[in-house]
Amino acid sequence: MKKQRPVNLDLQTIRFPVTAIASILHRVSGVITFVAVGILLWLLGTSLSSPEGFAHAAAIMNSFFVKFIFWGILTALAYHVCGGIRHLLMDFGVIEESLAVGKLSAYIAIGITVLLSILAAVFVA
Ligand code: HEM
Repeated sequence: MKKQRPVNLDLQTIRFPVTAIASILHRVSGVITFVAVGILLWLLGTSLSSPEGFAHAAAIMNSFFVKFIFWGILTALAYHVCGGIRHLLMDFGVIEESLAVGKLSAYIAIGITVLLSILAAVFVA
């Protein structure tokens, strides 16, 4: 093996292909969704505990900051489901596991997520 192989650790010049971005986003959105489940279950529990609990949960949801977090959670979930369906379609052999189809399906998953994210913003506002 060559001892002096070219190494590029300058993150500003590294360009990720869309498939790499789709993969990283899928992991990040999975972790965000995992953390979100705890927050959302707590909010659901509070809202169902009593009429005062419901009013408290509704008051929490009124803040712009919380709405923004909620929009982020919905966007992460949307991407995770789109990316997940893309993975499952490839795993079950419905779509081809080639570079061209991988790139196209990554663009489609990201594109659908952008649309769902806009819908989520309208829903949350
Ligand atoms: C509460 C809901 C969910 C949580 C917390 C969650 C979380 C995660 C996490 C943390 C990973 C690992 C990502 C990685 O290490 O790269 C993962 C992978 C995966 N998730 Fe989810 N997920 C959820 C719902 C879903 C749904 C609804 C789908 C179906 C569309 C889905 C499809 C997948 C698939 C196919 C993988 C494997 C991807 C691979 O092979 O790299 N997930 N999920």
